[in-house]
Amino acid sequence: MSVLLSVRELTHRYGDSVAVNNINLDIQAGQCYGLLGPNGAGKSTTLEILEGVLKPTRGEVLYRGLPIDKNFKQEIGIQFQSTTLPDHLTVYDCLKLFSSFYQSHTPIPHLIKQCQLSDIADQFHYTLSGGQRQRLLLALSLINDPALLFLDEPTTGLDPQARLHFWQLIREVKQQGKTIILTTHYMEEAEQLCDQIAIMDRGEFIAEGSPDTLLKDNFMPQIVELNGEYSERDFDGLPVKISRCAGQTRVECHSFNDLLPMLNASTGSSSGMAVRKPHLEDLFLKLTGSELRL
Ligand SMILES: Nc1ncnc2c1ncn2[C@@H]1O[C@H](COP(=O)(O)OP(=O)(O)OP(=O)(O)O)[C@@H](O)[C@H]1O
Repeated sequence: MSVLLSVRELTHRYGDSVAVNNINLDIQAGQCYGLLGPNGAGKSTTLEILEGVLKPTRGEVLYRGLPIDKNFKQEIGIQFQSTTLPDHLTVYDCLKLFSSFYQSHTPIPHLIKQCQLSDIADQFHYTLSGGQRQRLLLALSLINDPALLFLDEPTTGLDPQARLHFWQLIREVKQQGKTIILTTHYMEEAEQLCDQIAIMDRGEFIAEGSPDTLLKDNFMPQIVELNGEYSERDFDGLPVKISRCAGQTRVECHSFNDLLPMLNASTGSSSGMAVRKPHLEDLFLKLTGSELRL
């Protein structure tokens, strides 16, 4: 794999406030790279700089090893959170209009098939459901057959079926060899789609790596959630990590089976218990805290 996009010592200020603070990153060709972080972490600012839409206060963005220039726009596709489309255009008209912006473009029938727009091709865009609209916006971002695709919170507001369906479309885009940079607030989305993620907080990267590696580095293999408050003493001698919140105890351990004798002795039953693997959501909360950001 080769590095497609890199960022060196990137900083962005709005007045006196630092939104992005000296970040570095390398995105490999063909990767899906996820930018995660709480509200106000600096994701959108970073994304806009990577897209070439916003000029950074300091630092540089390199595409295929060179500073981005005016040709960069021909190489990328952007699915914005919302795009203002002219009134009274059908889905097909929108695709036709966007195709006219580029010297060469993906054939429209191909995009209609790929993004599953056949049944709504003649429908006015403003009549589309949330899921249909996201599929149209994805098709529009693919119109110039970009090597690099930016997806800014693409499934926000979609119902679970539409989200799962959209994920499948993204997987198919990835299989075509395209590189994807994604921002999302859905940890499951990042876990499902991303090869590499960066968690941002207060303008800085606080973790970066593959979801699997980050989870292995930060958690023991199993998490047991128990109703009730247990203390370290209850687990005396066992290699566990304990945290308590709202009347529940969360026990990280190598294997749930190791805890069984102790649990049976202390409660006489294993009711009110859940055993699961650690998820990115656990990591996100561990690194960024669980207090509400105001
Ligand atoms: N145009 C702007 N002018 C001034 N401050 C801004 C501007 N845009 C963003 N900020 C500030 O910069 C910081 C980072 O904002 P940014 O939108 O990049 O975060 P984010 O991680 O994308 O947040 P969210 O998840 O809520 O979209 C925040 O403190 C925000 O208030």
